[in-house]
Amino acid sequence: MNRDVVVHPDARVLAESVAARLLTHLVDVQSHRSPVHVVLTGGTVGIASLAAVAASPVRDAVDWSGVHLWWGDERFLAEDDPDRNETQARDALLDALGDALPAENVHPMPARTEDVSTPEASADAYAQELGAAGSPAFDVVLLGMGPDGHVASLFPGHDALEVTGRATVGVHGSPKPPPERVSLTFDAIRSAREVWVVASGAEKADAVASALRGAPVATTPAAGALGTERTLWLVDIAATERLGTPSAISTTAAAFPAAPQAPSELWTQVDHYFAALAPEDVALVETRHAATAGGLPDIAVAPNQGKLLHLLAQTAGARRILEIGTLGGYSTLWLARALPADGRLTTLEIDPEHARIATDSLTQAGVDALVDVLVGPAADTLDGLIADGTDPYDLVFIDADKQSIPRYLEQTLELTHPGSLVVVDNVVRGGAVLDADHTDERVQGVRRMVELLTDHPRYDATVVQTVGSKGYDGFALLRVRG
Ligand SMILES: O=C(O)[C@H](O)[C@@H](O)[C@H](O)[C@H](O)COP(=O)(O)O
Repeated sequence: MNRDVVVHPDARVLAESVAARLLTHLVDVQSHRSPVHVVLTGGTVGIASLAAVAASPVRDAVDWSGVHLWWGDERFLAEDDPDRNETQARDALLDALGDALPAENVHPMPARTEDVSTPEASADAYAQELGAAGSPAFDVVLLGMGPDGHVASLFPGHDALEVTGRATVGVHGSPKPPPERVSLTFDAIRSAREVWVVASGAEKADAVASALRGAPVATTPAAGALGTERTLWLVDIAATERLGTPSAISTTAAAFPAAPQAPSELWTQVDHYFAALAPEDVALVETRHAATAGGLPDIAVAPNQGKLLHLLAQTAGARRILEIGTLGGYSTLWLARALPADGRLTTLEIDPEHARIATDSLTQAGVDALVDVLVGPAADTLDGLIADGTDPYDLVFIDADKQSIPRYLEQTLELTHPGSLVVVDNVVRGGAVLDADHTDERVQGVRRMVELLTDHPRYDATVVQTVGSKGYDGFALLRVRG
């Protein structure tokens, strides 16, 4: 999916342009379809764009009686709270439209009341309202974007990013006040014909660059904002300063000279081209499917990455392997199959349900006799293995909570021998690792890893950037010095 990027001189012109574009688009769509469904956004530019619609001389070219307005997210506050996106949209546009826009065409996300006392209750009610309206394919979803790359109320590292099979989700712990929110999920956003991401200002430049370069959605949610027919980025020049000078005002993401990456679809196709070198047998496919069916996030390694682990373990002659972060056991299976018949693999998983799913899959795959799945916080389990004087491991694969990487590396030194190999996954994170001020604690965990490994007396390390079906990321490869 290509992303069209239209660059504007500044935030004011951007808001006016969004308004003009939206009005023209609505008129065009209404010439062959009605009703039209538009999803509004909160935020500075989002609301400024609505005010520009209200002030536009062509506002009434739209037949508002055939327009339905929805919201991409809402701050979970009481009715009429001035911070609600609905309140701000009414002030900016809806009140100006008056009776031209029928009240029943306006679909706010339910406010906090005695009956709707949680974001989840509001999300459920909104999902029902969407269902009652026939789950419309939105014609346009407008999305503002935060400096951390969030869109709607889908924030980096939050569980809501990975919610599938439903249109709405309750959000807690939002880094942008208020903490409680309601949001459309990516399932709902991606059902839209057109998704327009609107971003202005230098403070958005990092996120714009990460998103347009195909960063992982987990770290830059805006990268996951895609329409079925069109994805349009409407930005001002300040928001493109990390992308290099655009070659034209209306352009595509690929036209920015500093954009070093091809679209991620290309990477996926190349992975598929080489898939014959790392074929998945039934057990691997079943393991992957069991993890998906169990609702586990799709963050396991790709087949070629699993094969890399397998070859590294074999090349190292590993007889004992330690894995930190089992998830559904996919990488576990690739590693276990590299062991000799009397080899041993210890894998650590904090989530008992994940561990159960993994254990079942590893049993189905016939490697359960080689594998110990230990449930609990990895740092505690590692301390226990150290205290028990566990025999050293020849290879360690670290693929768990990134903020704990430095601690895991210190503990790993107590559980390995000179020459042991250590692999740490997901350390590039779409380039986010460059940002010393990044708000994602996992990015900071990787940065602390680099500080730890720089001139480390007992680790010799390097990092390899990767692109592929899992996006733009990379892994660290370490050897324990003699
Ligand atoms: O509820 C909200 O705050 C918005 O829906 C949110 O997604 C907003 O669009 C971005 O945070 C950008 O906001 P600014 O344009 O003010 O930076």
